[in-house]
Amino acid sequence: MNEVLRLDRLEKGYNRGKANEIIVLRGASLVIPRGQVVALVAPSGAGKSTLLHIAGLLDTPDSGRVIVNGQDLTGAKDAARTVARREALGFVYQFHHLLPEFTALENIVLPQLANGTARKAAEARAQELLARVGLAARAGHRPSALSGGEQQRVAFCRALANRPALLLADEPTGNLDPTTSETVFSALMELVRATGLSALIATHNLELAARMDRVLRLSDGQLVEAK
Ligand SMILES: Nc1ncnc2c1ncn2[C@@H]1O[C@H](COP(=O)(O)OP(=O)(O)OP(=O)(O)O)[C@@H](O)[C@H]1O
Repeated sequence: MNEVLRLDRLEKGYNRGKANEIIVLRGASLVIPRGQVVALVAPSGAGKSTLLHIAGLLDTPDSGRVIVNGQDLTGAKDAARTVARREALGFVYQFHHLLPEFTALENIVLPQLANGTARKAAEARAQELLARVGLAARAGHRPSALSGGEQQRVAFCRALANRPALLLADEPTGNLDPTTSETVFSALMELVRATGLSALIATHNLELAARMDRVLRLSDGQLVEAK
């Protein structure tokens, strides 16, 4: 399977049929081949989060199709969506959402245990990922003992722990100052390249967007190539 994500003519609105109806997606389509890193840029309110939630199987479109890693999940039941989400997708948000009472290592181990990986193998994988983002020495620290940039790098490791086919990221460096943002973005790109992962990364930062393989702009509810 050479495609990790296909979104086909997505339509999505809120408050349908009411006076305050808003139509966000109007035939948005995209195909992401394996290994490609795609930037999603759009003005605030244009529908980036809506699109990412649909691609991430957290929301459903009013019409159109969602195919993740070759599996058409458009009309799939919650259980099937949950399995596909756990096995095929990794998520990174603007805020790290690490579990505060667990160490960096444990935060990366837990999703692997939930996916059936043995503890020893999960710990080895977590250590390897932490080393890749320069945090080997911080494995035993809780999130509160890490800087914002370090927390976000741990969140990347967690997102990649189960070897997803596709990483979905919503403003992954949006909370960080420009210098930290640059370091953290570089760490993310290195991780993504080293693992051959595909990614769809929403960002307001056009400089970062230009460093990805492809830039898509969300405009009038449709996705258009910007680079
Ligand atoms: N549950 C909802 N009910 C009603 N309107 C919604 C809902 N969710 C989003 N919207 C509206 O849909 C539009 C798109 O929202 P969305 O969050 O996808 O935008 P965005 O591009 O991610 O914005 P930002 O960059 O500011 O996060 C906005 O006008 C928003 O107010």
